[in-house]
Amino acid sequence: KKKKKKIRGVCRPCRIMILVNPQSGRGQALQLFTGHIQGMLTEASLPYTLVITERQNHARELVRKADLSQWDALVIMSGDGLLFEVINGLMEREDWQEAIQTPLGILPGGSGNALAASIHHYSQSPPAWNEELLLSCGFMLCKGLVGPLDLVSIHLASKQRLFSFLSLAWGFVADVDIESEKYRHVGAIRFLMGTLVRLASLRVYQGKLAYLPVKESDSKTRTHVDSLLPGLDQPVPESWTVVKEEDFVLVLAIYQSHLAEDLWTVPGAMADDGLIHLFYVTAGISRPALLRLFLAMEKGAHLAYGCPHLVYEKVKALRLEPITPQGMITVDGEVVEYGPVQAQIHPGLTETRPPGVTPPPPAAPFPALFSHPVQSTTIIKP
Ligand SMILES: Nc1ncnc2c1ncn2[C@@H]1O[C@H](COP(=O)(O)OP(=O)(O)OP(=O)(O)O)[C@@H](O)[C@H]1O
Repeated sequence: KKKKKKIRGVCRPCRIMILVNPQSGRGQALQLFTGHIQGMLTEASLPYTLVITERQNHARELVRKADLSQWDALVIMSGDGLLFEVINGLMEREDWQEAIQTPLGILPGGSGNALAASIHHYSQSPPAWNEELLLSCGFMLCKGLVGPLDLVSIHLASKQRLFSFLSLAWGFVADVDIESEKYRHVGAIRFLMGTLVRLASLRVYQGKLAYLPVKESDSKTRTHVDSLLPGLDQPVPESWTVVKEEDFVLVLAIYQSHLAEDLWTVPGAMADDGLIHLFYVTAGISRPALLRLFLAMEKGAHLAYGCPHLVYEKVKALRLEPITPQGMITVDGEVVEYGPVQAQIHPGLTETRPPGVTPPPPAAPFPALFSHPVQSTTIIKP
Protein backbone atom coordinates (compact mmCIF):
# COMPACT_ATOMS: atom_id res chain seq x y z
CA LYS A 1 0.00 0.00 0.00
CA LYS A 2 1.33 3.38 -0.90
CA LYS A 3 1.66 5.91 1.85
CA LYS A 4 0.28 9.31 1.01
CA LYS A 5 0.28 12.52 2.93
CA LYS A 6 -2.05 15.47 2.83
CA ILE A 7 -0.98 19.02 2.28
CA ARG A 8 -3.85 20.18 4.43
CA GLY A 9 -4.62 18.73 7.81
CA VAL A 10 -2.47 21.28 9.60
CA CYS A 11 -3.94 24.27 11.38
CA ARG A 12 -4.10 26.84 8.55
CA PRO A 13 -5.61 26.71 5.12
CA CYS A 14 -3.43 25.47 2.32
CA ARG A 15 -1.92 28.12 0.03
CA ILE A 16 -1.61 27.16 -3.60
CA MET A 17 0.12 28.99 -6.42
CA ILE A 18 -1.55 28.12 -9.71
CA LEU A 19 0.47 28.90 -12.83
CA VAL A 20 -1.62 29.06 -15.98
CA ASN A 21 -0.07 29.23 -19.44
CA PRO A 22 -2.77 30.98 -21.48
CA GLN A 23 -1.10 29.93 -24.75
CA SER A 24 -1.05 26.22 -23.94
CA GLY A 25 -3.06 23.72 -25.94
CA ARG A 26 -5.64 25.47 -28.07
CA GLY A 27 -5.06 28.71 -26.19
CA GLN A 28 -8.00 28.14 -23.85
CA ALA A 29 -6.30 27.21 -20.58
CA LEU A 30 -7.48 30.32 -18.78
CA GLN A 31 -11.08 29.88 -19.89
CA LEU A 32 -10.92 26.21 -18.89
CA PHE A 33 -9.60 27.23 -15.49
CA THR A 34 -12.33 29.77 -14.84
CA GLY A 35 -15.01 27.53 -16.33
CA HIS A 36 -14.18 24.28 -14.55
CA ILE A 37 -11.65 24.65 -11.75
CA GLN A 38 -12.22 27.99 -10.07
CA GLY A 39 -15.63 27.02 -8.68
CA MET A 40 -14.30 23.67 -7.49
CA LEU A 41 -11.50 25.34 -5.52
CA THR A 42 -13.96 27.82 -3.99
CA GLU A 43 -16.30 25.04 -2.94
CA ALA A 44 -13.40 23.14 -1.43
CA SER A 45 -12.35 26.35 0.42
CA LEU A 46 -8.90 26.19 -1.10
CA PRO A 47 -7.31 29.63 -1.30
CA TYR A 48 -5.06 30.08 -4.30
CA THR A 49 -3.14 32.73 -6.15
CA LEU A 50 -3.37 32.70 -9.91
CA VAL A 51 -0.26 33.53 -11.92
CA ILE A 52 -0.65 33.85 -15.67
CA THR A 53 2.62 33.11 -17.41
CA GLU A 54 3.63 35.73 -19.93
CA ARG A 55 6.47 34.08 -21.80
CA GLN A 56 8.80 31.12 -21.92
CA ASN A 57 10.86 30.73 -18.72
CA HIS A 58 8.59 33.08 -16.77
CA ALA A 59 7.53 30.22 -14.45
CA ARG A 60 11.08 28.94 -14.19
CA GLU A 61 12.39 32.34 -13.04
CA LEU A 62 9.48 32.82 -10.71
CA VAL A 63 9.91 29.55 -8.81
CA ARG A 64 13.68 30.00 -8.79
CA LYS A 65 13.24 33.16 -6.72
CA ALA A 66 9.95 32.52 -4.90
CA ASP A 67 9.68 32.46 -1.12
CA LEU A 68 8.50 28.86 -0.97
CA SER A 69 7.61 29.10 2.70
CA GLN A 70 4.57 31.04 1.43
CA TRP A 71 3.28 28.13 -0.60
CA ASP A 72 2.03 24.65 0.25
CA ALA A 73 1.80 23.58 -3.37
CA LEU A 74 2.62 24.75 -6.88
CA VAL A 75 0.06 23.75 -9.47
CA ILE A 76 0.56 24.01 -13.21
CA MET A 77 -2.30 24.42 -15.65
CA SER A 78 -0.68 23.91 -19.05
CA GLY A 79 0.94 21.07 -20.94
CA ASP A 80 3.89 19.13 -19.55
CA GLY A 81 6.35 21.80 -20.74
CA LEU A 82 5.48 24.24 -17.99
CA LEU A 83 5.95 21.62 -15.28
CA PHE A 84 9.35 20.81 -16.78
CA GLU A 85 10.22 24.50 -16.38
CA VAL A 86 9.00 24.58 -12.78
CA ILE A 87 10.89 21.43 -11.76
CA ASN A 88 14.10 22.72 -13.31
CA GLY A 89 13.55 26.16 -11.73
CA LEU A 90 13.25 24.46 -8.32
CA MET A 91 16.39 22.40 -8.96
CA GLU A 92 18.35 25.54 -9.85
CA ARG A 93 17.82 27.03 -6.39
CA GLU A 94 20.46 27.05 -3.66
CA ASP A 95 17.93 25.30 -1.40
CA TRP A 96 16.93 22.83 -4.14
CA GLN A 97 16.82 19.89 -1.75
CA GLU A 98 14.02 21.44 0.22
CA ALA A 99 12.48 23.24 -2.75
CA ILE A 100 11.94 20.08 -4.80
CA GLN A 101 9.87 18.63 -1.99
CA THR A 102 7.21 21.29 -2.51
CA PRO A 103 4.09 19.41 -3.63
CA LEU A 104 3.49 19.91 -7.35
CA GLY A 105 0.20 19.48 -9.14
CA ILE A 106 -0.91 19.44 -12.75
CA LEU A 107 -4.17 20.42 -14.43
CA PRO A 108 -4.29 19.51 -18.12
CA GLY A 109 -4.27 22.60 -20.34
CA GLY A 110 -2.00 21.45 -23.18
CA SER A 111 -2.62 19.11 -26.06
CA GLY A 112 -0.51 16.20 -24.77
CA ASN A 113 -1.09 16.27 -21.00
CA ALA A 114 0.93 13.13 -20.38
CA LEU A 115 1.40 13.54 -16.63
CA ALA A 116 -2.25 14.48 -16.04
CA ALA A 117 -3.35 11.40 -18.00
CA SER A 118 -0.87 9.24 -16.07
CA ILE A 119 -2.06 10.50 -12.68
CA HIS A 120 -5.66 9.94 -13.68
CA HIS A 121 -4.71 6.42 -14.76
CA TYR A 122 -2.90 5.68 -11.47
CA SER A 123 -6.12 6.64 -9.64
CA GLN A 124 -7.67 3.56 -11.31
CA SER A 125 -10.41 5.66 -12.85
CA PRO A 126 -11.73 4.71 -16.28
CA PRO A 127 -9.98 6.58 -19.12
CA ALA A 128 -10.92 10.24 -19.54
CA TRP A 129 -10.05 12.89 -22.09
CA ASN A 130 -10.28 16.64 -22.51
CA GLU A 131 -12.55 18.37 -20.01
CA GLU A 132 -13.39 15.13 -18.24
CA LEU A 133 -9.68 14.63 -17.53
CA LEU A 134 -9.45 18.21 -16.31
CA LEU A 135 -12.36 17.67 -13.92
CA SER A 136 -10.79 14.48 -12.59
CA CYS A 137 -7.49 16.28 -11.94
CA GLY A 138 -9.38 19.17 -10.34
CA PHE A 139 -11.14 16.80 -7.94
CA MET A 140 -7.87 15.08 -7.06
CA LEU A 141 -6.28 18.45 -6.43
CA CYS A 142 -9.09 19.40 -4.04
CA LYS A 143 -8.52 16.18 -2.11
CA GLY A 144 -4.93 17.33 -1.63
CA LEU A 145 -3.11 14.04 -1.26
CA VAL A 146 0.61 13.98 -1.98
CA GLY A 147 2.64 11.04 -3.25
CA PRO A 148 6.24 10.58 -4.41
CA LEU A 149 7.34 11.09 -8.01
CA ASP A 150 10.48 9.75 -9.66
CA LEU A 151 12.78 12.21 -11.38
CA VAL A 152 15.39 11.42 -14.00
CA SER A 153 18.59 13.39 -14.19
CA ILE A 154 19.76 14.03 -17.75
CA HIS A 155 23.28 14.94 -18.83
CA LEU A 156 23.91 16.66 -22.15
CA ALA A 157 27.20 16.98 -24.04
CA SER A 158 27.52 20.66 -23.03
CA LYS A 159 27.61 19.41 -19.40
CA GLN A 160 24.16 20.88 -18.81
CA ARG A 161 22.13 18.83 -16.37
CA LEU A 162 18.34 18.72 -16.51
CA PHE A 163 15.65 17.06 -14.46
CA SER A 164 12.88 15.22 -16.20
CA PHE A 165 9.64 13.65 -14.93
CA LEU A 166 8.27 12.19 -18.16
CA SER A 167 10.38 11.22 -21.13
CA LEU A 168 13.52 11.39 -23.22
CA ALA A 169 12.86 10.87 -26.92
CA TRP A 170 14.87 10.66 -30.13
CA GLY A 171 13.77 9.90 -33.66
CA PHE A 172 10.16 9.36 -34.66
CA VAL A 173 8.50 10.34 -31.34
CA ALA A 174 10.58 13.51 -30.86
CA ASP A 175 10.04 14.55 -34.49
CA VAL A 176 6.27 14.02 -34.32
CA ASP A 177 6.02 15.90 -31.03
CA ILE A 178 7.84 18.96 -32.32
CA GLU A 179 6.67 18.93 -35.95
CA SER A 180 3.02 18.59 -34.87
CA GLU A 181 3.16 21.77 -32.79
CA LYS A 182 1.94 23.62 -35.85
CA TYR A 183 -1.34 21.68 -35.60
CA ARG A 184 -1.85 22.55 -31.92
CA HIS A 185 -5.14 24.32 -32.67
CA VAL A 186 -6.72 20.89 -33.30
CA GLY A 187 -5.87 19.62 -29.80
CA ALA A 188 -4.79 16.07 -28.96
CA ILE A 189 -5.38 14.82 -32.49
CA ARG A 190 -2.26 16.76 -33.51
CA PHE A 191 -0.16 13.71 -32.61
CA LEU A 192 -2.10 11.47 -34.98
CA MET A 193 -1.76 14.06 -37.75
CA GLY A 194 1.97 14.41 -37.02
CA THR A 195 2.34 10.62 -37.00
CA LEU A 196 0.74 10.28 -40.43
CA VAL A 197 2.90 13.06 -41.89
CA ARG A 198 6.11 11.60 -40.43
CA LEU A 199 5.15 8.09 -41.55
CA ALA A 200 5.00 9.36 -45.11
CA SER A 201 8.66 10.36 -44.83
CA LEU A 202 9.80 7.68 -42.40
CA ARG A 203 13.46 8.09 -41.45
CA VAL A 204 16.12 5.88 -39.97
CA TYR A 205 18.28 7.42 -37.26
CA GLN A 206 21.75 6.05 -36.61
CA GLY A 207 23.22 5.98 -33.17
CA LYS A 208 24.54 3.94 -30.27
CA LEU A 209 22.32 2.96 -27.39
CA ALA A 210 23.39 1.40 -24.09
CA TYR A 211 21.57 0.86 -20.82
CA LEU A 212 21.83 -0.51 -17.32
CA PRO A 213 19.08 -3.11 -16.98
CA VAL A 214 17.12 -3.52 -13.77
CA LYS A 215 17.85 -6.82 -12.08
CA GLU A 216 15.33 -8.89 -10.11
CA SER A 217 17.55 -8.55 -7.06
CA ASP A 218 17.72 -4.74 -7.30
CA SER A 219 16.12 -3.11 -4.33
CA LYS A 220 14.79 0.40 -4.66
CA THR A 221 17.69 1.71 -2.65
CA ARG A 222 18.70 5.32 -2.61
CA THR A 223 21.35 6.07 -5.16
CA HIS A 224 24.15 8.59 -4.86
CA VAL A 225 24.95 11.49 -7.10
CA ASP A 226 24.18 10.04 -10.54
CA SER A 227 26.49 7.27 -9.35
CA LEU A 228 25.46 5.04 -12.26
CA LEU A 229 26.74 7.44 -14.91
CA PRO A 230 30.36 7.68 -16.00
CA GLY A 231 31.42 10.88 -17.83
CA LEU A 232 29.94 11.09 -21.33
CA ASP A 233 33.50 10.85 -22.68
CA GLN A 234 34.08 7.56 -20.81
CA PRO A 235 32.93 4.13 -22.05
CA VAL A 236 29.87 2.66 -20.35
CA PRO A 237 30.64 0.16 -17.53
CA GLU A 238 30.71 -3.59 -18.25
CA SER A 239 27.47 -4.13 -16.35
CA TRP A 240 25.64 -2.17 -19.07
CA THR A 241 24.04 -3.72 -22.14
CA VAL A 242 25.17 -2.25 -25.44
CA VAL A 243 22.48 -2.58 -28.11
CA LYS A 244 23.90 -4.26 -31.23
CA GLU A 245 21.67 -2.43 -33.68
CA GLU A 246 22.66 1.08 -34.62
CA ASP A 247 19.75 1.86 -36.99
CA PHE A 248 16.66 3.04 -35.18
CA VAL A 249 13.28 4.47 -36.01
CA LEU A 250 12.80 5.68 -32.46
CA VAL A 251 14.22 5.57 -28.96
CA LEU A 252 11.90 6.50 -26.12
CA ALA A 253 12.69 6.45 -22.41
CA ILE A 254 9.52 7.10 -20.41
CA TYR A 255 8.85 7.05 -16.67
CA GLN A 256 5.07 7.56 -16.51
CA SER A 257 2.26 5.44 -17.94
CA HIS A 258 1.10 7.88 -20.64
CA LEU A 259 2.96 9.73 -23.36
CA ALA A 260 -0.20 11.74 -24.12
CA GLU A 261 -3.87 11.57 -23.12
CA ASP A 262 -4.52 8.82 -25.66
CA LEU A 263 -1.12 7.11 -25.66
CA TRP A 264 -0.95 4.50 -22.89
CA THR A 265 2.68 3.66 -23.49
CA VAL A 266 3.65 1.78 -20.32
CA PRO A 267 0.79 -0.33 -18.98
CA GLY A 268 2.55 -1.22 -15.71
CA ALA A 269 4.23 2.10 -14.87
CA MET A 270 3.73 3.93 -11.58
CA ALA A 271 4.76 7.45 -10.56
CA ASP A 272 7.42 6.13 -8.23
CA ASP A 273 8.34 2.68 -9.58
CA GLY A 274 11.99 3.69 -9.76
CA LEU A 275 12.19 2.63 -13.39
CA ILE A 276 13.01 4.09 -16.76
CA HIS A 277 10.88 2.21 -19.29
CA LEU A 278 13.05 2.08 -22.40
CA PHE A 279 11.46 1.40 -25.78
CA TYR A 280 13.20 1.31 -29.11
CA VAL A 281 12.09 0.43 -32.60
CA THR A 282 14.76 -0.80 -34.96
CA ALA A 283 14.96 0.01 -38.67
CA GLY A 284 13.13 -2.30 -41.05
CA ILE A 285 9.68 -1.90 -39.52
CA SER A 286 7.08 -1.25 -42.20
CA ARG A 287 4.96 1.89 -42.18
CA PRO A 288 1.71 -0.05 -41.53
CA ALA A 289 3.34 -1.95 -38.65
CA LEU A 290 4.55 1.29 -37.05
CA LEU A 291 1.14 2.90 -37.45
CA ARG A 292 -0.47 -0.22 -35.92
CA LEU A 293 1.79 0.12 -32.87
CA PHE A 294 0.75 3.72 -32.28
CA LEU A 295 -2.94 2.99 -32.82
CA ALA A 296 -2.73 0.02 -30.42
CA MET A 297 -1.06 2.26 -27.84
CA GLU A 298 -4.37 3.96 -27.20
CA LYS A 299 -5.42 0.79 -25.35
CA GLY A 300 -1.94 -0.11 -24.14
CA ALA A 301 -1.98 -3.11 -26.51
CA HIS A 302 1.17 -2.38 -28.56
CA LEU A 303 3.40 -4.82 -26.68
CA ALA A 304 0.96 -7.68 -27.24
CA TYR A 305 1.65 -7.59 -31.00
CA GLY A 306 5.03 -9.23 -30.51
CA CYS A 307 6.47 -6.87 -33.14
CA PRO A 308 10.08 -8.02 -33.68
CA HIS A 309 11.25 -4.43 -34.22
CA LEU A 310 9.90 -3.16 -30.91
CA VAL A 311 12.07 -3.73 -27.84
CA TYR A 312 11.06 -2.87 -24.28
CA GLU A 313 13.47 -2.92 -21.33
CA LYS A 314 13.21 -1.72 -17.75
CA VAL A 315 16.41 0.18 -16.97
CA LYS A 316 17.98 2.41 -14.36
CA ALA A 317 20.24 4.40 -16.65
CA LEU A 318 20.91 4.78 -20.35
CA ARG A 319 23.15 6.50 -22.85
CA LEU A 320 22.29 7.53 -26.38
CA GLU A 321 24.93 8.73 -28.85
CA PRO A 322 23.41 9.83 -32.15
CA ILE A 323 25.55 9.28 -35.23
CA THR A 324 23.08 10.88 -37.65
CA PRO A 325 24.45 14.44 -37.72
CA GLN A 326 21.14 16.27 -37.34
CA GLY A 327 17.98 15.46 -35.48
CA MET A 328 15.75 16.15 -32.56
CA ILE A 329 16.04 15.09 -28.94
CA THR A 330 13.27 16.04 -26.53
CA VAL A 331 13.06 15.92 -22.75
CA ASP A 332 9.48 16.03 -21.40
CA GLY A 333 8.44 17.17 -24.88
CA GLU A 334 10.87 20.13 -24.96
CA VAL A 335 13.73 20.26 -27.47
CA VAL A 336 17.19 19.99 -25.93
CA GLU A 337 20.60 20.21 -27.53
CA TYR A 338 21.24 17.46 -30.07
CA GLY A 339 24.12 15.11 -29.30
CA PRO A 340 25.16 12.47 -26.80
CA VAL A 341 22.89 12.26 -23.79
CA GLN A 342 22.67 10.03 -20.74
CA ALA A 343 20.14 9.63 -17.97
CA GLN A 344 19.67 8.06 -14.57
CA ILE A 345 16.56 7.50 -12.46
CA HIS A 346 16.25 8.97 -8.97
CA PRO A 347 13.41 7.13 -7.30
CA GLY A 348 10.91 9.21 -5.35
CA LEU A 349 11.68 6.94 -2.50
CA THR A 350 10.68 7.70 1.00
CA GLU A 351 7.34 9.13 1.90
CA THR A 352 7.70 11.20 5.00
CA ARG A 353 4.60 12.30 6.79
CA PRO A 354 5.19 15.30 9.02
CA PRO A 355 4.25 14.74 12.65
CA GLY A 356 0.69 15.76 13.40
CA VAL A 357 -0.62 15.10 9.90
CA THR A 358 -3.25 12.39 9.97
CA PRO A 359 -2.70 9.52 7.55
CA PRO A 360 -5.31 9.43 4.79
CA PRO A 361 -8.02 6.76 4.95
CA PRO A 362 -7.00 3.48 3.27
CA ALA A 363 -9.43 3.92 0.39
CA ALA A 364 -8.01 7.36 -0.44
CA PRO A 365 -7.78 8.16 -4.14
CA PHE A 366 -4.45 8.59 -5.82
CA PRO A 367 -2.78 11.94 -5.21
CA ALA A 368 -2.89 14.72 -7.76
CA LEU A 369 0.11 16.32 -6.17
CA PHE A 370 3.63 15.03 -6.15
CA SER A 371 6.83 15.79 -4.42
CA HIS A 372 10.25 14.33 -4.94
CA PRO A 373 11.55 13.45 -1.51
CA VAL A 374 15.29 13.83 -2.01
CA GLN A 375 17.87 13.08 0.64
CA SER A 376 21.16 14.89 0.89
CA THR A 377 22.90 12.00 -0.81
CA THR A 378 20.37 11.46 -3.53
CA ILE A 379 21.27 14.12 -6.02
CA ILE A 380 24.24 16.40 -5.75
CA LYS A 381 24.21 19.51 -7.81
CA PRO A 382 27.17 20.05 -10.10
N1 LIG B 1 2.43 33.24 -22.07
C1 LIG B 1 3.21 32.43 -22.76
N2 LIG B 1 3.44 32.63 -24.08
C2 LIG B 1 4.20 31.81 -24.79
N3 LIG B 1 4.82 30.71 -24.29
C3 LIG B 1 4.64 30.45 -22.98
C4 LIG B 1 3.84 31.28 -22.16
N4 LIG B 1 3.83 30.76 -20.92
C5 LIG B 1 4.60 29.65 -20.97
N5 LIG B 1 5.10 29.46 -22.21
C6 LIG B 1 5.94 28.37 -22.72
O1 LIG B 1 5.15 27.48 -23.50
C7 LIG B 1 5.83 26.25 -23.61
C8 LIG B 1 4.86 25.12 -23.85
O2 LIG B 1 4.15 24.87 -22.73
P1 LIG B 1 3.39 23.50 -22.42
O3 LIG B 1 4.10 22.29 -22.92
O4 LIG B 1 3.09 23.54 -20.98
O5 LIG B 1 2.04 23.66 -23.22
P2 LIG B 1 1.69 23.08 -24.64
O6 LIG B 1 2.91 23.12 -25.52
O7 LIG B 1 0.49 23.77 -25.08
O8 LIG B 1 1.34 21.62 -24.27
P3 LIG B 1 1.45 20.37 -25.22
O9 LIG B 1 2.92 20.15 -25.40
O10 LIG B 1 0.77 19.30 -24.48
O11 LIG B 1 0.76 20.79 -26.47
C9 LIG B 1 6.67 26.14 -22.36
O12 LIG B 1 8.00 26.00 -22.76
C10 LIG B 1 6.47 27.49 -21.67
O13 LIG B 1 7.69 28.02 -21.25
